[in-house]
Amino acid sequence: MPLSHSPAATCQLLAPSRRTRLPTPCPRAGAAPAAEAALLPAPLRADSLPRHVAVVMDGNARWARARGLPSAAGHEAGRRALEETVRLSRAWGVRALTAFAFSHENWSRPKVEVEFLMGLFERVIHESIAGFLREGIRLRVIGDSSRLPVSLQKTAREAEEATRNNSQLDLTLAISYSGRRDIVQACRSLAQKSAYSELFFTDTLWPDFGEDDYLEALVSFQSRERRFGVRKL
Ligand SMILES: CC(C)=CCC/C(C)=C/CC/C(C)=C/COP(=O)(O)OP(=O)(O)O
Repeated sequence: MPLSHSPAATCQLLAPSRRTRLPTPCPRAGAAPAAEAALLPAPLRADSLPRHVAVVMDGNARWARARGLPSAAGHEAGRRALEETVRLSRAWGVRALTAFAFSHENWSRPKVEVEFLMGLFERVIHESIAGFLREGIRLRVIGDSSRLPVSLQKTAREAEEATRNNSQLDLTLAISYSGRRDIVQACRSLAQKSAYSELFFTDTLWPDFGEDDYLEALVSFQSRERRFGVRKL
């Protein structure tokens, strides 16, 4: 990941790793459906869930190294952590999840690792389509697609097309994304929509990111006094 020297794991777009980005609170839009709200673990509240959560999946290599495993094993474990985060997002009523998977800078990794990751992305997307259809998950793949292998581009397009009418969860995978460009885009978007983000930092390596970590991030989000940049008198 762009800032993989950092010791931590999740989220964000505007800042270095170790961050969980919890953007755009939107109580009504983000509220879990009534039937699912009952499944929310305490102390999570359905009335002020973030509408959109973004995660930077940092820490795969460190996770693998700590176990004497190749980095590929860390990426496979990262895949499982992502699948669990998708499942929890849907179950808890988070409407949009963006996962930053592969940055522009990651292209300079060893060829064998880049090829492994491209193959993994293609395999995961292909294998997930049936589940996405079953669970009502809409997939989008963003980033500089022109640099991706043609077969991955094709698989991504097919998955996007197949899931385009799903509405339970918007899942966005950022592959070949540019941190710098994202910052500019986010600033423009913030200026236009008065949107607001909260960041959450965790030391958990992405493959270990599970329900407790996600819950901690969301509860932290809900416990913050949100002023949207305005000072209260
Ligand atoms: C379809 C899909 C998105 C699959 C999920 C697989 C997955 C989690 C990919 C992320 C790849 C990646 C470059 C992670 C950063 O960890 P790192 O290697 O930089 O680890 P480090 O921070 O310890 O150096």
